[in-house]
Amino acid sequence: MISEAKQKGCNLVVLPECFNSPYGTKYFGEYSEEIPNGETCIALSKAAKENEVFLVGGSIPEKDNGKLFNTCTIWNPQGSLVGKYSKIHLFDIDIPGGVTFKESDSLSPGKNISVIDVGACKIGIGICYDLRFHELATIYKDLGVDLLLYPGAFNMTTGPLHWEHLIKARAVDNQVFAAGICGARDDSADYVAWGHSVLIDPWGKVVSKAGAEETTLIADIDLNVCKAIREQIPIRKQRRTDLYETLYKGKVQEG
Ligand SMILES: O=C(O)CCC(=O)C(=O)O
Repeated sequence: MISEAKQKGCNLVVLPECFNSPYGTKYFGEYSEEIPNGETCIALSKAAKENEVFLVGGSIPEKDNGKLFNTCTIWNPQGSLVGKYSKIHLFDIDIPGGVTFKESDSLSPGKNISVIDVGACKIGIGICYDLRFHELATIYKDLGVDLLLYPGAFNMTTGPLHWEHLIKARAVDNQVFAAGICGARDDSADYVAWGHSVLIDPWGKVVSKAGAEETTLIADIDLNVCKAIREQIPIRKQRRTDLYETLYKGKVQEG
């Protein structure tokens, strides 16, 4: 699929969350690998190099010093590791009759972020549940990111309700492109992923969208769209950073 994407003109390819492992805390240990010497990283490096693409390797369960992380690796067209991001907000939720998941049963949270230059475009990475935390996206925006990438594995409860809204929110809030890259639907899996990968532009428009099935979405990112919206709706220059902290502290003291 990576070669096919290259043949169709792509220079950046992104895979979904935990693409080398079933998504479930009981599987992460067994499927975990060391970075960059595990077999998945070797395959990703080779695929990036052979196809001369930047490759964002969704995520894999990473084994590091006796701990497990949910980690994304980013490879350049020479096959070198140019970035690494471990999910900082672990997916611990409990919706009775819906979905219960506790990533922290087996994973540890990351502590760093990752900004990578892909030609003229700076990209920032979050993983799935990270989408719900606007602060992370804002940090990336402040660091000059134009494209937020969220490899994910939303589910059949929160997927239909929140997936696309959250990606649109992060794109519009920050005047950047944002993409959610979700594993395809497999009704026989323990955890059934929502699918519906989507790329949203800074206006909140859907640029390209998949269904539930396995597929490759191909789209152009036009950075002029970012430039235009930032001039036309100049929220980046209109933030009241002089007030936010005072207002916040005032409220916290009152309440
Ligand atoms: O936030 C959600 O509803 C889903 C998150 C998730 O599936 C994940 O973090 O892997």
